[in-house]
Amino acid sequence: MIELDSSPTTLPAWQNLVQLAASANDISITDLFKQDPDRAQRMQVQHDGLLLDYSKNLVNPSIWQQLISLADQSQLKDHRSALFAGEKINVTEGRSVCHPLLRGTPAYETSEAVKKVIAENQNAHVKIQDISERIRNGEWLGSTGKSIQSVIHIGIGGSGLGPELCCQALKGYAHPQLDFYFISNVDGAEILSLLKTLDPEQTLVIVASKTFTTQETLINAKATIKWFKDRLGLTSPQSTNHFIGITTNPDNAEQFGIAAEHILTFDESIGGRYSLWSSIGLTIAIALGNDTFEAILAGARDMDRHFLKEPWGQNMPVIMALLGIWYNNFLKAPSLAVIPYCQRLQLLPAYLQQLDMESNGKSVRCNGESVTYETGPIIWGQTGTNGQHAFFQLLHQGTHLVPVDFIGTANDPLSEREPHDVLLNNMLAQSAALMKGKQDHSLPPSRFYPGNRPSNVLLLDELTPNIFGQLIALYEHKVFVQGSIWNINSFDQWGVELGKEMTSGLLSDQNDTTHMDPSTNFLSQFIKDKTR
Ligand SMILES: O=P(O)(O)OC[C@H]1O[C@H](O)[C@H](O)[C@@H](O)[C@@H]1O
Repeated sequence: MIELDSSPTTLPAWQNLVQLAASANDISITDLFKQDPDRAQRMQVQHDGLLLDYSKNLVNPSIWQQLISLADQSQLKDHRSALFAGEKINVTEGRSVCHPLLRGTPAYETSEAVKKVIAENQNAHVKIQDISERIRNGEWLGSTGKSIQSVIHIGIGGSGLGPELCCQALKGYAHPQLDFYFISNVDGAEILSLLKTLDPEQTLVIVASKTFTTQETLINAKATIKWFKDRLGLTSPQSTNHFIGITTNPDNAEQFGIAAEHILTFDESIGGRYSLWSSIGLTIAIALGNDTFEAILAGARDMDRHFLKEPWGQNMPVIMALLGIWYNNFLKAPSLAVIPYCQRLQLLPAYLQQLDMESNGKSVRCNGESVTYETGPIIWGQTGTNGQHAFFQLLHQGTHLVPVDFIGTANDPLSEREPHDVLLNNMLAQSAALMKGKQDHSLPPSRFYPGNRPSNVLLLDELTPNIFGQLIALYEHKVFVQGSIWNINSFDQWGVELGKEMTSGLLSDQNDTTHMDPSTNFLSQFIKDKTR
């Protein structure tokens, strides 16, 4: 049974960590390596093609021991069991959190509700396989009898980022003849300029929205409906083979006009930012093949098993979560930079922003009481080496302590050895330089590098579908562990609702915004005067 009231600050390990943090300025990572010649060997974990090196952190053995105790003293173990048993741990919405069950990870106990989710998911996968194969082999025909050439995936947040990230990351596995486009923002310039380049006879639109009410997604979908009407003379294009809907709310999709047999569903217990494993993954299966989609799911399942069975000190998501808590709560470093040295992972920082910040950007505990400690960190980053030429100045010499996750691949079959070695050695050099610094007092102060700046290195054997699936599930569980120790609900997102409400209010009151605050009223009037 999960205890909703408890605050982690009352745990003995938390209090010990407060004490240890008071003298943390004395810690030197390079000295820790000198004191313990086995540190590099000891502070690494390997799992199925994935290596986490966490030796270059501002953590000595006493701190590490207390961090492990923090995991022990918290409700993590029970909470993890509750997650995998499909219990209703999303307390504010009264929902289970079933995304791990979508990748075939067996549930601890199979309640009727969990059985329903698993059965619905199995049906969805039969549909995904059937539809993706028909599109890939040219049997799925548009209204004029032509096969599909271009797929537009319309969806935002969790209904867009996951499929787009997968399709980019694993583009080496992509169908050679099909083209994929991802539209999320309600920026007419994007969708309209894309449509000008496409042939409607050979275009399929996938409208992905958990709720099927999202303003951006429905407006973009309407733009494509109009395009089909204008170009092909169809009266209801959305009910033809040119449209597929993916949602937890099939009634809304049907009201929008999508044919019932073209609607794929998933259960409401699957959060948007955790939904790429569900029917939302249809686009992944079309682009990369159903076998590749299954391999991504299998990778995530491997990571689920690792998370379930390894002791905390050998458990990758737990290790990463505890280090994050050390920096965020005790060393007051509020952000984490994620820097993949792989251009195909360029969307990963954005994906992890939603995963982490929407999950753990909370100020109340599960019982509704305000927290008195920091919760979710600010996630940011971009690929290396590009970031080196932008914000690494701040990482090396700025006044903020910014822990970094470096992510690289030992091998890249899409590249050649020379550029790949340059890429990888840049990553290793940056991680080493942040730790070591350069303290040469004969040089001007502007050339002084303080060093002692921490980082993790996650090294993937290769960016295969399996390892990609592991990587995403690794971060999901890391976020879960942190939310669990902070005792917050990582599975709702009420914070995004107010802005949506106010947008609707502004759109409906366009002629009179005087009831708004003076700044908004002024801006609104100013825009009106400018509008041509
Ligand atoms: O999938 P949808 O219902 O269209 O929602 C799309 C996105 O919008 C919301 O504002 C939430 O913040 C996200 O969690 C969600 O992924």
